[in-house]
Amino acid sequence: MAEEGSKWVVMVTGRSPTNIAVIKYWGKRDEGLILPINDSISLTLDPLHLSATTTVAVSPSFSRDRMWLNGKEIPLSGERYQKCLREIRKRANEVSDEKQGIKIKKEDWERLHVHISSYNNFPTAAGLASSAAGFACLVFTLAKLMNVKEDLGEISSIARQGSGSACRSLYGGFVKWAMGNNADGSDSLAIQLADETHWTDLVIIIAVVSSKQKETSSTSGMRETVQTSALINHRAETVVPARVLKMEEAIQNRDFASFAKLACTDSNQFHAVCLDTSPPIFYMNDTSHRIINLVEKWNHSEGTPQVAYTFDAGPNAVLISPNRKTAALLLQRLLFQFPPNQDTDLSSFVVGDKSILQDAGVTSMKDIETLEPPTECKDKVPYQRFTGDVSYFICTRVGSGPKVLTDETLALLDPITGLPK
Ligand SMILES: Nc1ncnc2c1ncn2[C@@H]1O[C@H](COP(=O)(O)OP(=O)(O)OP(=O)(O)O)[C@@H](O)[C@H]1O
Ligand SMILES: C[C@@](O)(CCOP(=O)(O)OP(=O)(O)O)CC(=O)O
Repeated sequence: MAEEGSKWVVMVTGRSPTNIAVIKYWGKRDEGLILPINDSISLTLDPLHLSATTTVAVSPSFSRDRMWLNGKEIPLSGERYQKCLREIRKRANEVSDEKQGIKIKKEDWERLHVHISSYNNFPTAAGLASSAAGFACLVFTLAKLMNVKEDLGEISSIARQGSGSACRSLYGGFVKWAMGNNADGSDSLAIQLADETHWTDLVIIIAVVSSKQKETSSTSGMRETVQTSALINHRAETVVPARVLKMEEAIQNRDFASFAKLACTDSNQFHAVCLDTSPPIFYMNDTSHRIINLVEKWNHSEGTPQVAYTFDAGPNAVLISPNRKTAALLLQRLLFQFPPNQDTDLSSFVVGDKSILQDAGVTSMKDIETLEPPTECKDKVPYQRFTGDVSYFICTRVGSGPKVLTDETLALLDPITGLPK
């Protein structure tokens, strides 16, 4: 290793996507190791729209491990961060940086400290799975910095110990988290079912209903469910195993009708076990329920699913449509029922892949005002519009897994000081 007093800094920047489960993880059999009571399946979302970017740096001049999240220093003392750091350090190997003429020996990693800076390109702790993208990115990027040779499956089982759902963000496309059987958690890891090129027609629209932090975290919510719900065992032991097989088949065959039915039913059952928890946990709100009604009515009137919905531990809706045409029709319906407050501009109300707006024929706020009620509702109860109840929409798609960013200008730490830029 280059001499201690020298000022060298070696760093790596990575970017990891978030994911949305279509068969939910809810409940642990081991809290410490984060081992689930059932398998789960997710779609990885396009990192362009929802991802964490993390730079990790090592230098002999760092006196302790430090981390900054969205520009603010946060403590790394939490058990979840410590576990991820410890597990990656254990697997570290020799690293040579030829440009700087530095060699870090395997044994050096035990005493060298790291600086970590991470940034989410979407709201943190707002029910958009920032912890999934964040821990996946942290573990992936640290593994690159420390030249860890283990495969992505094993890396995913380390990310799992940061946050369960994070293990699924190690792969792009369609991913299963196999619950595993081993007591040490070594077989509880992510498996890619199909990559992001498998089913490219899917369009995902997220209705961000509330950006406030939620009352019950996923961690404590699922603990309370396991302790008090009479339904959770039936879900984990009987319902989910059969559903996982069917969902794998639906994904393999790109069978949207089955995919949508399974995703909606599973989301509803997850919220049902939350309600069956004592005291009951309410993650969805009136706006979430209105979105479910909108989709159910539309699907029913067409006789076949047009759109799938799924809700995590919060009120935000994730809506999945089979193609752009249906996504445009969905966006029209959503904008009709949930128009923005006055003075909102369209470019901040619909973000991500804005091209769906054109397909929906909406290019200005005026176009939203003049949208017609959807045909399936015309002759029924007078149609109400809920202005301002959705904060904004994110249009996105299924995307790729974590990547190293080689463009040095994207690094979040200064290459000389190792401090946030
Ligand atoms: N980029 C990141 N890098 C490392 N850790 C992160 C990152 N982003 C978020 N986290 C961690 O995740 C926590 C937020 O997780 P939390 O489960 O509360 O919210 P969420 O993941 O956004 O929502 P949900 O789990 O309901 O989808 C943060 O307090 C932080 O500890
Ligand atoms: C509803 C969910 O999003 C729950 C996610 O729970 P977390 O992964 O956030 O929980 P911890 O493992 O305790 O960190 C469903 C899912 O993503 O499968």
